[in-house]
Amino acid sequence: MSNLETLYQQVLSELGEDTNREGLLDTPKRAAKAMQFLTSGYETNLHEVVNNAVFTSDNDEMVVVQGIEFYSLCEHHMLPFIGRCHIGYLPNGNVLGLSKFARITDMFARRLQIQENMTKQIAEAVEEITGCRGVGVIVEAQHMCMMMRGVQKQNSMMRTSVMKGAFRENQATRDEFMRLVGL
Ligand SMILES: Nc1nc2c(ncn2[C@@H]2O[C@H](COP(=O)(O)OP(=O)(O)OP(=O)(O)O)[C@@H](O)[C@H]2O)c(=O)[nH]1
Ligand SMILES: [Zn+2]
Repeated sequence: MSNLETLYQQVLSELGEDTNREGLLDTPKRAAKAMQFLTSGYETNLHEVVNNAVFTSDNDEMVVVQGIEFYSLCEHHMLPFIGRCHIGYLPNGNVLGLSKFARITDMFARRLQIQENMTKQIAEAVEEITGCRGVGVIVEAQHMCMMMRGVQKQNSMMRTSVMKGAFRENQATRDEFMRLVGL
C-alpha cells in the first residue's frame, strides 16, 4: 500500500467505516488514484503542455475559445468546483494551437485552487506562451463546498475575470471579448 492509500484507509476508519467490508476493500487504492489524477496538474509544466504548438500567423484579430469545461478542487475544503473557462487573446505574430487552451485550463484546474488564482494563472500562461498583445480570461463556476455543505446555496455562481494588456487598457477590446463570449 502506498502512503496515500494507508492514509485513506485511516480516513475511512476514522469515519466509522469497516475497512474490511467488501465494498471498501479497494477504496483506499481507488481514492488515492483519483486524488492523484485530480491534482496531476502539479506535475505538468507549461512548455510540455504546449508542446511547441505556437504557430506564426499574421492574423492579429481577436481569437476567443469559450466554454472550456473544467473540474477543480477548492483548496479550503478539497471539494470540487466545476465550471467553464472562456479565453480571448489578441495575437502578436503567433497563435496557439486550439486544444492547448483546454490543456492549459486543465493544468491549473487539476490542482488545489481558489478560482481567482486559477483565472490569473491561465491568463498569465497564455500571455507567456504567445507573447500576445492582450488576454482576457473569464471563469464561471459552482463550488460544491457552498452547495453540498456550509451555506448550501444551489443556484449561485462565481464569475472571475482577469484582463491583461489591451484587454485591460482598451474598453472596446474588452467589450468585444464580452460580446463574443455572450456576456
Ligand atoms: N474567494 C474564494 N473563496 C472560496 C473559493 N472556494 C471556496 N471559498 C470560500 O472559502 C471560505 C472558507 O471559509 P472558512 O470560514 O474558513 O471555512 P468554513 O467554516 O468551511 O466556511 P463556510 O463555507 O462559510 O461554512 C468560504 O467562504 C468558501 O466559500 C474560491 O475559489 N474563491
Ligand atoms: Zn471550498
